[in-house]
Amino acid sequence: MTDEPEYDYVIVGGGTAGCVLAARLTEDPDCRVCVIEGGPSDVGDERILRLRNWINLLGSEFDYGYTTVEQPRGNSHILHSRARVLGGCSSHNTVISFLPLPEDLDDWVDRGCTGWGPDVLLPYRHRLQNRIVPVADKDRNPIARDFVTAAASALGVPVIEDFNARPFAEGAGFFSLAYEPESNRRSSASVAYLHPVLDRPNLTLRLETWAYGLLPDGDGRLTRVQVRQSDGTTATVRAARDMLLCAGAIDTPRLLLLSGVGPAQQLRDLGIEVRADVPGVGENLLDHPESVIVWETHGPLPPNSAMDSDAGLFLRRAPRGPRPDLMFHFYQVPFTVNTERLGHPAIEHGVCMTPNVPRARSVGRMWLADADPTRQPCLDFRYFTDPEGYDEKTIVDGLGIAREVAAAAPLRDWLKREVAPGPDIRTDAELSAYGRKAAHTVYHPAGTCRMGADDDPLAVLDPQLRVRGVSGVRVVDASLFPTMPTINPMLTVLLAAERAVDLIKGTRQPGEAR
Ligand SMILES: Cc1cc2nc3c(=O)[nH]c(=O)nc-3n(C[C@H](O)[C@H](O)[C@H](O)COP(=O)(O)OP(=O)(O)OC[C@H]3O[C@@H](n4cnc5c(N)ncnc54)[C@H](O)[C@@H]3O)c2cc1C
Repeated sequence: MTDEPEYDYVIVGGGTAGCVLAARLTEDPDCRVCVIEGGPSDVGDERILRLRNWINLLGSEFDYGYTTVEQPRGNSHILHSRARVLGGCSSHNTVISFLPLPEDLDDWVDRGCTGWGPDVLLPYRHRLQNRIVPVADKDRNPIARDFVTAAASALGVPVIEDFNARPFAEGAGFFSLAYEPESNRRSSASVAYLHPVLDRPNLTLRLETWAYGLLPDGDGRLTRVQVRQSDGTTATVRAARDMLLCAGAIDTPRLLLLSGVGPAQQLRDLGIEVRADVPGVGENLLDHPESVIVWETHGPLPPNSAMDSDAGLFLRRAPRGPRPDLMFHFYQVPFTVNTERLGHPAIEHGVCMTPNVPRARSVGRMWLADADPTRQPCLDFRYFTDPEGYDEKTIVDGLGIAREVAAAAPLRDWLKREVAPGPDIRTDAELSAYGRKAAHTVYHPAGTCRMGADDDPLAVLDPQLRVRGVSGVRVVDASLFPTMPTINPMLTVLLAAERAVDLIKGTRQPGEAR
């Protein structure tokens, strides 16, 4: 046991949140931190660093590529990409950067997450190290500009210059991205937080190293982690203070379940020794479901872009609530992986719109298929199963609204024909059937170790991010979300990680209740 390497903190997962923790905690030269990361480094790897290459990373060696159980009301063929590289999903995503809406965080407080309201979390935006800028003028493709103009005029909404300005308004516009326009380099969590500090002697990175179980120390704290190293050998690594789980919304609950922390009966059925009966581990699997509508264009499009999905739209449908309830990405490439499978034509030149459900009501769950740590867990997003049919209706509305935008000048002049679903698909029932079968994910799984009040039986974490029922373990990644924010969640993860640093260090923030 004495040859076990020991650090003050062990971070499992050098992803979006993990990079923030590693950089911040090693600011104190006396604090020794080890990051266990399943993937390789991104340093100097243009495949990762060049933002516009993101689409080629889907399904690549840098993608764990999770699948789902059958989705009777949705699409059973979605590949749930999760990054296997330093920086995690911030190293292969589209780095669209939205602050969470204050009302999204009010929802968290309502769920018993004291200290996570907008007054506490949003000020952390000033600490973010990522370079976040609006899509640069040179990257604004003419067809994306015309999408923005058409959406604004067809729907009577404003053109938005900065979606992060307050108050958050509905409207169409170019996104803000975490990138360097000059080089098209992403400003991922790894680039922004880790690259500048890689030479710190108190920071150890163990790359291509996979964590597959947590073990107790002599005091019963779950502060030892079993890992499989790149050469196939196994080892254990110990945290003198806390074990910080940052493996993401699929792999963090997976690791807890493999370690005997989860719903007791489920674990017993798999022959896993129960260390703590925590019924919420793996429950509350959230996502942003989307669908797609595709047009062929009259010819090839001008080539410039930041990452081929640079603009979008947020809309409030009636009854008009305080937050948008429909969101679109506009792609200046045809994203036809799901439509071709359904028999719609492949096209050389085209665009698409992908309406999504910002606060989907269908909630899923994940669980282990068996006790084998190498076996992928089972994911059931339960897409489009909410009893009110709200998610389904949002997609139907979205497809109809997309057609209104496409019919408006100046966008309409670019478009030759709608290829999916095609003009014959018109009724709500037809649009629903198509929209659900062609559905995709916006790649935002979250919520599987949700934070919540003491009396919430499915809350896995307390508001200090400590795992209930065990000691020595905190979770800091998208699995902590009690509810899904309206917007793409990367900045929410980064803000939560910055906040977690203060919780771990015991620092109180302005605005935080005593
Ligand atoms: C294709 C794609 C596009 C996206 N686009 C956007 C966008 O434009 N804007 C936005 O806001 N959000 C976007 N997202 C979502 C956003 O990137 C994620 O929600 C966020 O990055 C998740 O951060 P995380 O820290 O929870 O997990 P991750 O960033 O996934 O980090 C988890 C890390 O843990 C490592 N790991 C996992 N298990 C283990 C283990 N057992 N042992 C060791 N290491 C392990 C992984 O290799 C990974 O590095 C996108 C996601 C994807 C996949």
